[in-house]
Amino acid sequence: MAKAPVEKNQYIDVTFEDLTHEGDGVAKVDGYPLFIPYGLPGEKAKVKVVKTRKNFGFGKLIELYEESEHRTTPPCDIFFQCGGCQLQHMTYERQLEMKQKQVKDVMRKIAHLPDVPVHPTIGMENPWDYRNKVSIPVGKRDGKVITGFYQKRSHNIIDMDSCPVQHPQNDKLIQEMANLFEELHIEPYDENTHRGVIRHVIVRTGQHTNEMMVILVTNTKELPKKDALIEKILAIDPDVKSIIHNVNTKKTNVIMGPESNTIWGSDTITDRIDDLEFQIGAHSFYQINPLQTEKLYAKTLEYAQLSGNETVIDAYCGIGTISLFLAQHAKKVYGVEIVRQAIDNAKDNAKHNRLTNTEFYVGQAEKVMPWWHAQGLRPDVIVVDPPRKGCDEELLDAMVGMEPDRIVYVSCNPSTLARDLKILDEAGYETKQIQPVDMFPQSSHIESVTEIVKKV
Ligand SMILES: C[S@@+](CC[C@H](N)C(=O)[O-])C[C@H]1O[C@@H](n2cnc3c(N)ncnc32)[C@H](O)[C@@H]1O
Repeated sequence: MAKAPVEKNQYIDVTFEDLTHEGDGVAKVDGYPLFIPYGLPGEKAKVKVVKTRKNFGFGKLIELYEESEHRTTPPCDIFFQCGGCQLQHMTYERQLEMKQKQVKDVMRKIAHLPDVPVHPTIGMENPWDYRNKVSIPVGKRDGKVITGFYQKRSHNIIDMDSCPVQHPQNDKLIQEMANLFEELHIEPYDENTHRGVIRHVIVRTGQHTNEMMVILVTNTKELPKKDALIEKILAIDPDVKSIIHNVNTKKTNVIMGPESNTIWGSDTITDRIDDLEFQIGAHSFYQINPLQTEKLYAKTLEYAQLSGNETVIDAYCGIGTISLFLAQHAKKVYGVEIVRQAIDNAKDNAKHNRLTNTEFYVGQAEKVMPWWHAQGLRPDVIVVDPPRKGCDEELLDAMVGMEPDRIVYVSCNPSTLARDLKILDEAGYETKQIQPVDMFPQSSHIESVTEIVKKV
């Protein structure tokens, strides 16, 4: 396209055709896509162009002429300012349909596998109050300490009283924290000046145990008013079992620094998924929607088709949650994960659940898998659950080289999943079916499990 057919600050009438993976409405002007937050497919609206690039632009919704039947009133007062959720203005049934459609779209456009069955998204009965973890920045406005999520595409904190997708215990504790810092004169961190003390508060609650971990991330080595803080946090909720001080003195968007000290209680909290109990450390990944995790793991197990005699690899295993689910039905499970604390947790979790057929390794999965391959390890089944960037090519090569009968791919990013499925298809592995599971209601994130088998 030679030149954008619209100009900055221009007002135009559009019809929304689709949604981006970030949940923004997509409208086209002479084939030129404009991305506009809060527009829903089928709606007609007046929009203002706010930015143009060569092949696409951004706009702002000014007036809705025709509303979609799938539009609903967001229950959260600050939904249109806060960047935490993206889809509260869409009915939940429609959110589930859109997520299924987005997986189908990337299977066609990126994987070039248009015929793969993509099942309807497995949703939640109550798509609220589900998040077991919240990471919230602390700031100051008009001399007052505030806590809240960042505004979309900015680092402006939106002062928040309550968050309807949070576990109520997290929500209550977060609400009290701003008052606490105010009362104890603990200065919030200012990222412009790199001054101040408290950067983030992270709270994690075990869905089945109610045990809570509170992590205070500071820009300073010392945590001021430590004893008073501990006393007051414990008074807010007696379910707090662990208080951690994390030091992050870098100018960075990464929330936690590498150094954590337990300043009260235990290094971990415990939660349960089905019959298994897990200890979770401050630096370890743990799925944020425990009720849906049970459905996600049940599908993973179904697609793994274990009879009890198999050797299995669980790559990107975190604290060993999937590994232990698989270990109950397999001969042996090998897990690999990059975060040392997560592997320490995984080993403890295997012992705690009396599962003796697991081995866990710290390392980059893309380095450990080729090494296992070279050592002659030949798994029957490989499960991968990578971060958003998907699997490295080295890992995909090693996986194919090991010739497992089946691969189960758990993904939190349909685009990288589709890219990897194309590579696997060309290397002799057929994608059988994909099951999206809604782990993040009201947000645009999409999780899915894919069954892949060796072609005969
Ligand atoms: C989506 S989580 C999945 C964890 C686990 N399967 C679960 O369900 O809880 C991805 C995990 O991959 C780990 N990770 C990220 N990059 C890695 C790498 N290059 N090698 C191994 N693990 C990695 C992260 O620390 C995280 O624990």
